[in-house]
Amino acid sequence: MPKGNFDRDPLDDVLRPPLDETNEERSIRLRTEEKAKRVSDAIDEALRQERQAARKKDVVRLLLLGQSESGKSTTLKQFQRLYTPTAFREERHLWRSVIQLNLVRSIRLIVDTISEVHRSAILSEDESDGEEEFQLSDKLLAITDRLKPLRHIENILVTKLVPPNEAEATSLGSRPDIISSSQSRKDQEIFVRPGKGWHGTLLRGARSFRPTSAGSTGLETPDDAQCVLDSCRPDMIALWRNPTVRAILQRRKVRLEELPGFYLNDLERMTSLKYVPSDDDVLKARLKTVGVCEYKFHLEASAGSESGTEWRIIDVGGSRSQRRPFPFPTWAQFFDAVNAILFLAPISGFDQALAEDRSVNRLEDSVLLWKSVCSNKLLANVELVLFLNKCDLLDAKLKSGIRLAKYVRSFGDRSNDLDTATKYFRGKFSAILREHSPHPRKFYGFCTSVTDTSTTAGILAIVRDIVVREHLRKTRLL
Ligand SMILES: Nc1nc2c(ncn2[C@@H]2O[C@H](COP(=O)(O)OP(=O)(O)OP(=O)(O)O)[C@@H](O)[C@H]2O)c(=O)[nH]1
Ligand SMILES: [Mg+2]
Repeated sequence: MPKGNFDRDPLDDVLRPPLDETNEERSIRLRTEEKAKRVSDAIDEALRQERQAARKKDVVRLLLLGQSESGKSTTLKQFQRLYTPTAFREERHLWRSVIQLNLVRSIRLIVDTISEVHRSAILSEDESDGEEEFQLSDKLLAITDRLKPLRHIENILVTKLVPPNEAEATSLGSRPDIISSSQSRKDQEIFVRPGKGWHGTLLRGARSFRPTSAGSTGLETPDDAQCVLDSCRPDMIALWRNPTVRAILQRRKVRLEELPGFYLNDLERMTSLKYVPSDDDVLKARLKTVGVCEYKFHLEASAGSESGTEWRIIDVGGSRSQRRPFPFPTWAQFFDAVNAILFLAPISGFDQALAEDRSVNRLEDSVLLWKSVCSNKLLANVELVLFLNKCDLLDAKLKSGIRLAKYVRSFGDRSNDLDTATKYFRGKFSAILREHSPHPRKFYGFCTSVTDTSTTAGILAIVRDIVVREHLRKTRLL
């Protein structure tokens, strides 16, 4: 093998000054090199400034805040549906496994409840402590028996969707007290975790929001879960329509329609082998967020005239464990980079406790969180937009006879209707902003149902204008 001189760098040979260089030649060479360096440094600096200016000028940042289940991720989906419709449509099928699991869990909740009633009826055959008055027909018991294999599908879906060894998982839905089995992996609420941690995600920059945990499914049409749902269709429909089932749920104050991920009124369509989620189905799907998602997009040309500006919407997990230490010091480091905060307060939760802490009322938690956002000095120059969300559920609750004044005593003897209630809440939330904001700030408050596509489109257009206006004001000040 020929030996070569591998110690010598061939570039050295080229760049090394000639050995016979005169003094005059040397000074000319040094001047030329210095000039070249100055030009190169100037180009580098210009590029740096350009990059910085681009960051400041053409990037609009909107941060979504609010307690868990307040509707942050749903609002993000609405932005996607409206402003990047092609991408939203392409991702619809990815949600099918999440929707299947939401659906199967609603059925399990009913089956577990019926089984519990049946068990307690057998245990206290001679006593009549109220619940035994429900006559569970053989037909109904046979239906619940036939639906028990759905548990298997639930386990398969959970395994598919929930990463193993995850600590951050809450109980199923808002009524963990009904779940008879002890807390286990199958009772976990499914969630999306973007990247390894929110710092990393945010600092690394853009990350397209996808239901990553649902990402590998859906394309295979139909999948196993859908085949089982198809075969269980008659029993699921019979179960949900059964008057005894409805009476038991009512007696136990289980209002399934108000729980996230409720699809039982659409069983016929959703159990079809050819089922593909509609826009509305995707908006209703419940997938808890853990960590921080930054969704980066340019408005598609078809979606509006401001295409070109880059938008970043930051969606955070809202459960208490995500806000610790209370309320949100760990989020503070990116507060100054945002143009506006969209705060969601689900006002239908006035009679509900937090899923993660049954001792805390949801409305009270929202009010405290809003107060800390309003008074936070780091956010003093950030526009705050408030969504009094889940107005559809609030309306249904008030119409069903639940009295707001029983839970919010200061509501007094006002009329128990949606209009009066939302006016009252608007007044309360705007007073908190007035009282606690470090400088006077305009109050932007909207009554919303962010799952509703028709009403939300107009409101998001107004929010877009507020955010853009604030962005222009900031860039003029720079
Ligand atoms: N009926 C109704 N349901 C809503 C509304 N807003 C959100 N939801 C549903 O409530 C559930 C929770 O909404 P998400 O958007 O996942 O809540 P989130 O604030 O992102 O919650 P975390 O990720 O846990 O912080 C979903 O199933 C939504 O479809 C609303 O205005 N009305
Ligand atoms: Mg979320």
